[in-house]
Amino acid sequence: MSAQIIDGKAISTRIHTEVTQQVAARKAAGKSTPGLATILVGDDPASHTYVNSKHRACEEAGINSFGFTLGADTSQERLEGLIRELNQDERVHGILVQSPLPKGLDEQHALSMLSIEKDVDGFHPVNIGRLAQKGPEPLFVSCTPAGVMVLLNETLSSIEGKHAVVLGRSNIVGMPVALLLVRANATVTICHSRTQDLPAMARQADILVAAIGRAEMVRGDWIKPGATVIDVGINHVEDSSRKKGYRLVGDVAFEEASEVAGAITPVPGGVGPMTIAMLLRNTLKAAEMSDS
Ligand SMILES: Nc1nc(=O)c2c([nH]1)NC[C@@H]1CN(c3ccc(C(=O)N[C@@H](CCC(=O)O)C(=O)O)cc3)C=[N+]21
Repeated sequence: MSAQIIDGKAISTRIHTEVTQQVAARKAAGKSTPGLATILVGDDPASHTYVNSKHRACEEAGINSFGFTLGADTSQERLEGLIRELNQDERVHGILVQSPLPKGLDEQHALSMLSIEKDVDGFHPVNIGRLAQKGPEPLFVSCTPAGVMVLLNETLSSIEGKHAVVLGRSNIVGMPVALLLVRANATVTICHSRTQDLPAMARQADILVAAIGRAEMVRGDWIKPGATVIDVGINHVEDSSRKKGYRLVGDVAFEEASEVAGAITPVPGGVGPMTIAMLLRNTLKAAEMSDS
């Protein structure tokens, strides 16, 4: 094993600490306590776990959090009514609609109802559109993509001119990561399920971002020697030797890949913890924007 392991846990802990200090300083200066509202619809156990982690992280950072849990049968009107109330609520600086919503609800339409000043997940179409265009900057960048960029900036002295290959084109990861890499002056290739010869494309990458959602699909021989590999995948695979009956693996076959890569993120302990750290940072930013 030769690759440098990119320690997302350690980097995220540093960001938690920074946010915690800045929140304390705000409060000491008599400014408002940052507040995050989460909206969780339905009973997907993984979503409940993620939302609970976000509330815990807020609490540790001194950020208020307000959880709204709605039944799986919630109507679009009810969901959007709640969003409108939270848009008006002065205690709430950031609003997060946990994805995915149950079938039957129009996620894009719900997200378009968010006040863009409270869109700490960066999923409002205006914030995404600004990411894709020159002109006004997005107010918020989605947490997982922003976390990927922090990891790359911590690992590489420069992104400019590098060839980045993004595997996956989802709204929440692949597309925004590709746009951020373009903004950082990388040369970007976006690959997806219809790409011909995925391994050959991946092998051209100086920076390889895997966000496909298929356990250990990226093999060691897909990786250019010395490349920086960011694994966004979180896949549960059965493992009877574990207490929980499963273990988490990424989209990259870690052992093989770490023989070839220059640097690589582990799963867990890579991108995952960065997501929550960036959410705290965005919530603090939302509160700061509401000061003026
Ligand atoms: N509106 C919205 N915003 C999100 O930010 C959002 C979402 N919907 N839907 C689901 C995904 C998933 N997500 C994760 C957050 C933290 C970890 C995390 O901390 N993972 C740790 C530990 C994982 C574990 O041990 O279970 C790790 O990878 O090391 C992972 C995944 C946020 N998401």
